[in-house]
Amino acid sequence: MTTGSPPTTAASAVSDDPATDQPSNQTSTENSRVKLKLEDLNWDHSFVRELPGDSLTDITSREVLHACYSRVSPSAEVENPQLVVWSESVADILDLDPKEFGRSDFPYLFSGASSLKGGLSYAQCYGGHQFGVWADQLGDGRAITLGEILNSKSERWELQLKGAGKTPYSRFADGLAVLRSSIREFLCSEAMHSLGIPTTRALSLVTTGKLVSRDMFYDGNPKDEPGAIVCRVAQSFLRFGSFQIHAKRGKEDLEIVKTLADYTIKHHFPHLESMNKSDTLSFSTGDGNSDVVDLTSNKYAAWLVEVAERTASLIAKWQGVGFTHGVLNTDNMSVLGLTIDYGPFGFLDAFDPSFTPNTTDLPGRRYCFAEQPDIGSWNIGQFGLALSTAQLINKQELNYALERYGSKFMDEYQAIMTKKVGLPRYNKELIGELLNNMAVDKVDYTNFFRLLSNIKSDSDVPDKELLVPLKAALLDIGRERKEAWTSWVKRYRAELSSSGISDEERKVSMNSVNPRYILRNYLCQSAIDMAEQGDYEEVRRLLKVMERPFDDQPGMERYARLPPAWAYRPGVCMLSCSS
Ligand SMILES: Nc1ncnc2c1ncn2[C@@H]1O[C@H](COP(=O)(O)OP(=O)(O)OP(=O)(O)O)[C@@H](O)[C@H]1O
Repeated sequence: MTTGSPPTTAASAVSDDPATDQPSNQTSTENSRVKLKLEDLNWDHSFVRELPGDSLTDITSREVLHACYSRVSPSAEVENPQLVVWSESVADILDLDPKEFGRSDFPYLFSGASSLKGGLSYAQCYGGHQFGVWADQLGDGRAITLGEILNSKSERWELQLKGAGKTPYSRFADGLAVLRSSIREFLCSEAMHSLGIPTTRALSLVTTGKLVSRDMFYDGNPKDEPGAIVCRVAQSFLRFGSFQIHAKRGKEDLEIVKTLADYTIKHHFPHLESMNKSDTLSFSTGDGNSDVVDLTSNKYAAWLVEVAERTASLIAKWQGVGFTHGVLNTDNMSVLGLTIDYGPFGFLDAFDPSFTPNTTDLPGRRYCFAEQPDIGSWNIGQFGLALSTAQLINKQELNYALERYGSKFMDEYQAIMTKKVGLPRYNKELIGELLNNMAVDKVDYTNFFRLLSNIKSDSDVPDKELLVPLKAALLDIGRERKEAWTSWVKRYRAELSSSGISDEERKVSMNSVNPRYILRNYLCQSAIDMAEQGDYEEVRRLLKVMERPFDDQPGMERYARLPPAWAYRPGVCMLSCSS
């Protein structure tokens, strides 16, 4: 199939289906190895097969003890479901033929109204610390895993429907999701992937054809919104809380922590089962002494260190693009180091370290942009405590993992910021002053760094013209601030001159890390407003733009614009978790 040509075969039978007119937006599937029909996917249900499950089958909300999952089937009510948007690049990793998106039964299969042949569905049991407080059992209250697929590269991919109905973990809620939050989750997971940031992916988004009641502002005025279901895809949806819940329950369940850790290492960290002796490491204990941790003697400690480093690396990447997750509870921390759960997330527009997109986080700003690195460490600490409660690691190993988290974060963050400014080495003062200036003048985080690559170092420029290349990002600065910026640009140009990198070379390199397009909340909101009227074109166009965030895309300049005034009304750039 030619990239972007509409899915055919069954699509011809459903010519009104949006799947037939999606623009050419996806990564080429031309060279993929295998193209399977849905019926031919290679299922393998290791989670259900190898881990203890719930002995009960009813879906009433309850405490599920001594189990990692409950078998449950999707049950969301569906009436004439429609395919809103889909990702051919996700189909590609599953070896799924993109023509399958055009099948008339696709929306039924991916809303859970019909069953996929070979699937074995379940909801996962997990707990979590929410806003720093242990919340006990949470679990998949509205996400239902359909099973795992082994692709032709022997990669394991889990398919999960979010918003597919109640499970024993639904507590007081309805098990459903609305179109608004589903569009945000679909677009942001694919946008993050294209930015090179580890994330859960999204295969498809379908409307259920049913309304769902939501009190978005918790003001006692619930509104009916269209229901929708995203099919999320990840190698695993295991979270820190998946381990914590069993450690917290103690005694009988401690063995489950070990079983689950063994399962995770076997399937997702197999290299840790065969380490060699050179993995013995020494580290400073912070009190002037040093200690030695032999990671080869304890695979669980080595695993914790890897989870810590993946998490550190993930959060460094978030800081690099200005992504603020918004709800970094331990149930939203992936053991694979993926971004998971796109709720009230937000990308920075104006640079503001205290920015939080989450209205429920406003008093303390626990999860604001600048706190994310420390919260990641706190969360690793909680995850490590669960492993230590199960006696899989000792205190020293946990401290070591935390130290590794810190050093990995600093290394990656400094490397990212160094690339963003196009210098060969990290310059703390220069970058610190820049961020300070940006915060004072509320400069747009994305557009500023993109413009910065226009600064030339190989020509003489009079002082009064130094800010010209940055003009579009510094329009609002007052006269008194011009001096601070001019002085910074002078120092920056001096650093560039001594770097030995040509202006052209630096521009290419900087543009490969400083995106032109990010998924600003107002862009999402425009697409949502249209989709709620039944027009899915903007969602699809936004996906297409966000799939090439580093490319200048002629004709798409409007997607790089700053938020318009209406974007500052409540509910657009500040969101609660009511999704
Ligand atoms: N409408 C709902 N019905 C049932 N459970 C829900 C609903 N919304 C959230 N939950 C559950 O509340 C808990 C915390 O909510 P959170 O907002 O983190 O979840 P989510 O967005 O549904 O989930 P995920 O982390 O799977 O993306 C989770 O256990 C989640 O399953």
